[in-house]
Amino acid sequence: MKIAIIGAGNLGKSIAKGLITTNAITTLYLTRRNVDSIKDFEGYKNIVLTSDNAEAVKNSDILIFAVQPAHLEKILINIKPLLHDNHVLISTITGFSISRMENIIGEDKFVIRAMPNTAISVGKSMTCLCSNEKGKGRIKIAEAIFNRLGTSIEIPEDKMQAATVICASGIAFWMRLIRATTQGAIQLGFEAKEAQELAMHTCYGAASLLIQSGNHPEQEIDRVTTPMGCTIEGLNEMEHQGLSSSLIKGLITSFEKINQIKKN
Ligand SMILES: NC(=O)C1=CN([C@@H]2O[C@H](COP(=O)(O)OP(=O)(O)OC[C@H]3O[C@@H](n4cnc5c(N)ncnc54)[C@H](OP(=O)(O)O)[C@@H]3O)[C@@H](O)[C@H]2O)C=CC1
Ligand SMILES: O=C(O)[C@@H]1CCC=N1
Repeated sequence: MKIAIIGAGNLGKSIAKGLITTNAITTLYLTRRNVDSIKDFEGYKNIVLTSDNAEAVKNSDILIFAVQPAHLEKILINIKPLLHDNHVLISTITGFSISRMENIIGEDKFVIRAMPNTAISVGKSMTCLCSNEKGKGRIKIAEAIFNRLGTSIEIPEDKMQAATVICASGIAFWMRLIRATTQGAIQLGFEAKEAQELAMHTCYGAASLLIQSGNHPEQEIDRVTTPMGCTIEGLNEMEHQGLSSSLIKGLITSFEKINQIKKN
């Protein structure tokens, strides 16, 4: 696959790492204005680093956009004359609708929106996908790319903002929970590094249990909570302090912020 990532910042670089690790590319163009800051990618075979978006577009079939929302419009206007019938445009941009893209480049292009997360760099992204009418004919290509780099599902476009909160911002939310667990473990006597190991792998184990069994979290919780034991005591205290409630409120606040950004 001849892929270009337009905007090799935090997410763009994560996608690039995932693509390189999984050997998913024939050529990979990485663009940004300050090319110096992607020098880490120099020396890889078939990877071109450039600040010239036009060069990347001309030499690629799949264009993955990972710039900040404020930059996309101008980039699309600039590359529009270079787009051909086979280009597949995949936008990871938060809050930038398909219809807004079509208003710039036309409805006759394959347009897909993808909402991955930074775990794509290690092949573990949960990615949500949707497309325009024409893009339905190429959604399988996007699925093939993102399934190599984790798991993907197709959703209606009106759920993309919610998917951003749960999957993309979700990485930060889960990191904070892992950090809090680490701090608790340190307070209980573990060295910092060891504490983080315990927190990370227990988190990984919990997620793996659900993924492999298909069970509801409460079924697994029931297996752990001994009557009058320490687990239920801890869980109930966490809920008295508002654990579930604060998480849900955080997710809703994050969602409201996206809708606010979208209006501006
Ligand atoms: N970070 C994340 O976890 C996720 C982000 N997203 C979305 O992905 C997008 C990128 O986010 P993120 O990676 O965090 O942002 P960053 O700011 O880290 O990356 C965006 C990059 O775009 C580059 N850029 C700006 N203008 C141009 C241009 N004209 N041509 C080429 N490159 C350009 C910038 O580099 P330079 O200044 O050198 O040009 C910058 O590195 C956003 O729209 C965000 O909503 C979606 C899911 C997850
Ligand atoms: O924080 C943000 O706005 C972007 C979108 C999801 C992840 N980063």
